[in-house]
Amino acid sequence: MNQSTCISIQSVDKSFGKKKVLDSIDLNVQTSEIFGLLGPSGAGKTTLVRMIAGIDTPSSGRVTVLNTPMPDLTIMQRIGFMAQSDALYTELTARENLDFFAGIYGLRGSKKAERIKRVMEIVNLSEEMNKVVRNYSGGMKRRLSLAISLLHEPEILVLDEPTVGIDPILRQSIWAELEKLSAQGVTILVTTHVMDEADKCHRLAMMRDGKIIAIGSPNDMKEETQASSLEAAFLAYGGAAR
Ligand SMILES: Nc1ncnc2c1ncn2[C@@H]1O[C@H](COP(=O)(O)OP(=O)(O)OP(=O)(O)O)[C@@H](O)[C@H]1O
Repeated sequence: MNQSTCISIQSVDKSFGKKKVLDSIDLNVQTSEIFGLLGPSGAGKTTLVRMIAGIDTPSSGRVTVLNTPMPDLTIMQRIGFMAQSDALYTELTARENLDFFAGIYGLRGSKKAERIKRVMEIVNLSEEMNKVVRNYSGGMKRRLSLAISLLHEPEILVLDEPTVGIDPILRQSIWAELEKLSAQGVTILVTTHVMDEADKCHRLAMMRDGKIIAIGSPNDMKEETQASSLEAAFLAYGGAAR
């Protein structure tokens, strides 16, 4: 692992019962990189990011984050994790949800107020702060989950399909924010099905059936396969049509 490696996955396998869902995964994500995991449903993306976030463990192999074997509670505090299904208290308002999670991360007083204001601006929900989350749309809940993952200014963001259900304009502005965070040194790992989102990643791992079928920058992948789009490159590497 070199000095700027932030996340290292070495020979990781994962089985649920007899079913092997991750098979010999090797992957390094560099500090400050926006790294994408792209692949069809069931490829193993969520299983892999859960290990990086420290909430699941491999059957064999090593997952190391910030030079520390995972899971590790101290490192987990330095990660912002946005799961695929929203973990929100739907009977509370957005502000009450943010307040609760900010408390878990040890934010207090004016710093807490400032962070709550800022993350809600990022996801364009400032006007909806006092609404009960039960009355939020699916896309609004996704945005609130993203806001929560950003609250404690984590050095690493692990985002599982962060923009599902979010309209294209807001999706653009969220990506602009991710690019800003990356320029400030935040490492971002994002899973996606969406090709134009994958195109925005600095590097990608294409996954299928628990295996990585290609790793590289979107441009390198397109050049290597002489494909005009990332979707065509994915198919050329042996990905399934979706
Ligand atoms: N707890 C579990 N028990 C049994 N099988 C599981 C479990 N979690 C995941 N799987 C299986 O592992 C495989 C990979 O699932 P995973 O959710 O990681 O894929 P994914 O690429 O994230 O898919 P999606 O894009 O639909 O979220 C699937 O076949 C899934 O059914």
